[in-house]
Amino acid sequence: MPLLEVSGLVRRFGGVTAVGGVDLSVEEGRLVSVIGPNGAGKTTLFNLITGLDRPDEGKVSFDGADITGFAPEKLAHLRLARTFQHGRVFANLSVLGNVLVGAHARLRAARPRLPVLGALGELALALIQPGSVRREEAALRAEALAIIARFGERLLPRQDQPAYSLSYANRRRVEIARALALSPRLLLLDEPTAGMNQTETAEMQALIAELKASGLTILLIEHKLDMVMSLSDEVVVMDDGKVIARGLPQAVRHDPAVIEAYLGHREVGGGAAEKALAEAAE
Ligand SMILES: Nc1ncnc2c1ncn2[C@@H]1O[C@H](COP(=O)(O)OP(=O)(O)OP(=O)(O)O)[C@@H](O)[C@H]1O
Repeated sequence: MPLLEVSGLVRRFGGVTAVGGVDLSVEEGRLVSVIGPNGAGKTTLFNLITGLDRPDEGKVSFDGADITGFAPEKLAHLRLARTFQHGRVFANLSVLGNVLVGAHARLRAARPRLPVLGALGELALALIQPGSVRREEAALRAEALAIIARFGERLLPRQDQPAYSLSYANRRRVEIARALALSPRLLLLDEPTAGMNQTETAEMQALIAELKASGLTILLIEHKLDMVMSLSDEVVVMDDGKVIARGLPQAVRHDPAVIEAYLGHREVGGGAAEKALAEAAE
C-alpha cells in the first residue's frame, strides 16, 4: 500500500483548471519528483494534498486513510510536513525557536491534552515547570539542536539569531529544519533550492539525498532537473493541470511529450531531448 495516494484530484479556479484529474502515489521510503513548466499545477497539487486548499473532486489518502480536505494542523499530527515555494518561517523567532515550534507540534500530537487537567491545568504545569516538563523541554531542545546541526556551519552558529536577520537561503534551511522536527513520515518540499546559487543547491541536494538514505519518504517539486534526475526514484511530469508522463528519471528525460511541454518542440531525438531539458532547467 502506498504511503500517499492521490486519485482523480481536480481543482478549478474560475475558468482555469489548475489540477485536472491527477493520480499519484508515493511508496514508503521513495522520493518522487513533480516537475513541469510554470503554471502546470504543481503547487496547487501540493496545496490540495496538505490541506491548504480543497479539491473540487478526487481523494487524497495517507497510510490508507482518507485525508481529503484535512486541515494542515491535523495533517501535522499525522506527521505529514511541507515547506513552501518562497519559504515560510516565524520571522521574529530565533532559528532554534522555529525548529522548536516543529518539535512541539509533534509532541502535542503524540500526547493529546489530558482531559483531567484541561487547558488551565496545562498552563499551570508549564508555568510551574515540574521536573518532568523541564526534562521534556531539555530533550526537545537537544533534538532541535541536532536537527540544526545537520545544516552545519550554515545554521549552527546562528541558532539564536532571529529568522528575519538570516539570508534567504538560510531562511529556507530553517523551514526545512522545522519540518524535520515534526519527525515526518512524508515530507513535501516545494522548490527547496529556488533562489539558491550552485554551491547552496549542491548542499541542499546532498541533504535531501541524506534524508532519503535515512528512509524518509519525500515528494519534491523542483525545477533544477539535474538534481531531480539524480535524486528521484520516479518523476511525474505535469503540464496544464495534467500528468503527461511518469516513470524512471532517464525515461522521462527522453520523453518527447516532456520536451514539448517545456519548449514546445514537437520533433526531438534522444540527444535533443536531453539538451532541451537541460536548457529548460536554466
Ligand atoms: N488561488 C488561485 N486563483 C486563481 N488561479 C490560480 C490560483 N492558484 C493557482 N492558480 C492558477 O492555476 C494554475 C496552476 O498554478 P500553480 O501555481 O499550481 O502552478 P505551478 O506548476 O506550481 O507553477 P510554478 O512552477 O510557477 O510555481 C496557474 O494557471 C495559476 O495561475
